[in-house]
Amino acid sequence: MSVRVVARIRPLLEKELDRDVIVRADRVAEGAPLTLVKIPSPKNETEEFSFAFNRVYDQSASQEDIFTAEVAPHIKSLFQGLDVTIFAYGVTGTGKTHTMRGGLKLADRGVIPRLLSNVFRRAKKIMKDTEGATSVTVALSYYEIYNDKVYDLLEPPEKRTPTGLPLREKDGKTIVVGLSERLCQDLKDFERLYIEANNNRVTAATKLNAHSSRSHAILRVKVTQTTGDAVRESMASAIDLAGSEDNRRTDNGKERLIESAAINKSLFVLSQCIDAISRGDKRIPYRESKMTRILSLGQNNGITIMILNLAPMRSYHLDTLSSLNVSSRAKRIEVREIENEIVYKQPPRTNSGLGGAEMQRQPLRPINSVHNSHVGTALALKAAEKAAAKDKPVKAFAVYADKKPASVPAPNTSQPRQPLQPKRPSEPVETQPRPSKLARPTQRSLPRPAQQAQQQPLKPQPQQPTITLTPDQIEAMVEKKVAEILASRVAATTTAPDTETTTTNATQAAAISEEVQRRLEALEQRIEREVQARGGNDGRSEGLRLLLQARHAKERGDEEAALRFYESALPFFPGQPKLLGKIERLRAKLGISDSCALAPRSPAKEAKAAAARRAAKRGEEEGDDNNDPDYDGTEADVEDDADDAMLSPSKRKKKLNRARSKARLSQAEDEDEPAGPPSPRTQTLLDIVNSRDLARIRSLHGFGAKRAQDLVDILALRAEGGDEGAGRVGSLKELKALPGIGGRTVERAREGLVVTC
Ligand SMILES: Nc1ncnc2c1ncn2[C@@H]1O[C@H](COP(=O)(O)OP(=O)(O)OP(=O)(O)O)[C@@H](O)[C@H]1O
Repeated sequence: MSVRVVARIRPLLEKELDRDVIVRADRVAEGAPLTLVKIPSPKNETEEFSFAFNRVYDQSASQEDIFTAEVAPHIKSLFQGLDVTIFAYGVTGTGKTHTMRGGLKLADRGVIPRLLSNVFRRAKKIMKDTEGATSVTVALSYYEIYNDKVYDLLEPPEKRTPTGLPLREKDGKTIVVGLSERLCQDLKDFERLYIEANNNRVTAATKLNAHSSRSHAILRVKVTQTTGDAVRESMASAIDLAGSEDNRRTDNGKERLIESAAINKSLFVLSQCIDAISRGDKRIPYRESKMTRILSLGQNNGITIMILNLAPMRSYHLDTLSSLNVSSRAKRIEVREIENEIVYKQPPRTNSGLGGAEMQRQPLRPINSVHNSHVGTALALKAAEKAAAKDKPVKAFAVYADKKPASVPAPNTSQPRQPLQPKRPSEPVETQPRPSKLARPTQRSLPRPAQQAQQQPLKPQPQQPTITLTPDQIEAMVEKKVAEILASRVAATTTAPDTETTTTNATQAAAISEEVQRRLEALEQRIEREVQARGGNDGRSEGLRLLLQARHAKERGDEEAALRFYESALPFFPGQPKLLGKIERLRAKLGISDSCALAPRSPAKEAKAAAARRAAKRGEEEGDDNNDPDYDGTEADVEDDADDAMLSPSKRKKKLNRARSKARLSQAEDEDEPAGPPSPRTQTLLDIVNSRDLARIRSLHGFGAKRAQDLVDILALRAEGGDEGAGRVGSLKELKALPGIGGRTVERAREGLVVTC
């Protein structure tokens, strides 16, 4: 995927004074385009910070300038099957809505109406050029995410339920259940719907005594092109994000604090996703907030444009710096674009029990190179062979391979990749080898649709061959794959693998890496469920988790990672002096000036650090497995799990029973804690915990050294947070909600106590 990050500085509004302007656009050299934002240090006015973007627009930029340069070039790609996502990010009052929606006058119209106007125009042209052989439909959905709940903006506010619309996974995609979708014939149709929906947004916000800018507004435009049996679908998403300012500093009301926590969390996850994409991580934490999850950020094919809106005024100084920090990190994201494939209405795909005939998009696959797939999966295949040699195919299940069409030449793996050419003349040619931007031995390497149509007629997929593997073999592959993947990326840039072997194994490699990806997805879902079960919506607990990770990184001696974690935790503890002190000290130690975000590491260094991170994470997951917190105990969880589709009936049944018994246990747990004073056993447990005595906590049943140390650290951190009694745990429920603890651990510890009355 490709992410382009641009900044737009808005002009002064009435009553704003020239002398208060502190933000300016600049260029790296005379004659070069504007790509820098400069802003003085809040501590020392003579020192100036500089942030680089793909492009910077100053006060003179018009709505048309932005659209023509940043969005219009991608409309063609949208019709070629790429998804296009446009975010407006920034502090309240910096011009996000102006940029996205704009005013009523023609010249003032923002990105969204211009986008729709272009989409309708192109749709008409296609239908005309093909003399009706291709039909194009445009369907809209429009919703907002407020306090991490999803509300349909195409429906009147009276129809809203307190919990909002639920999300569900279907065919590897996240869908909003019950979200309406309206077909739109033309621009007038769109404008009518859009105005009505925006009124719904304002009315709903007023009812809650809130402001509509406290929610993220997401407009999705689905373009469906049908030619005979071939259907191509792509999606343009335009997002007006909630203000990114530090709301806790400006407004302390209870409702506003809840809003702030939700906004901070989703923006934080957004920045984490962007960071992860920029590092070339395989696993993007997109599931951790509803917004990134619905957009499948980092998973969706195509192009993402992030517009950072800035106000030039001094009164926005700190907030401007913080949003500059987040967005300039996003600029390092590499370019990789993949079209959605054409799907066929007839005949249905019968090859995969996992995707199903109604699957409309490409399944999720790792963005692997042939090199990577080869290196990673060669190990995996070895593991499979080894396991097969042990002759235990009893619980076998099938992994389906995507077969490459014969006419597509195998990617040339004997040549190192050339640096990508810039997408625009204004961009510098990339000279660094980019480890994660790699060709894959799947249909994604196919030429774009227009060329494809010339080269070969569209044909239904042939019946796919299968490779049979046992769950143990797959498990072994996942383990190996995770450990090897980054190292193989680096190796791929220096070693040319054996072309012949690669070609021979390409089909198997694709199938296996798909399976590996699915397993990683399942793991991610587990983690998410665990986080939710522990009150994952609480920004504070997320912050604590990050502080813990920072400490672990420090212990490993990875101070750069520690700094990243501390910085990531900062939005959850804004202005916390100790945390700021730690960040400052680490920055000084690492020789990083305040002006810049951490520089990207070299691929080798990054690979090493990421491997360590993953190993640590795997360790945590393994540790947690002892407590088996994978499911929150509902049958739906078990049935939803993608893995289950591949389990044998007896294993499925076992899993279901396990989940049922957990559900009973968790119900019992809840019942165990009546409203009155805690039982002697519970009180003893709480006393031990609140003693923060490592030895006593370690003596608790089910608490190992690491968990005990984490608990002590969390309580210490909470105490440092300063609230009265923040370092004490008052109830079992509170204890269970602490990051890294979990309900089953608490119950075990409690049950393991001998209480003498
Ligand atoms: N480029 C611009 N040219 C002229 N006026 C602008 C521009 N950008 C923003 N404004 C004006 O600045 C004010 C604030 O802009 P806007 O409401 O779009 O900010 P916002 O970031 O969307 O705020 P919120 O988060 O509260 O929705 C509006 O009056 C808008 O018309």
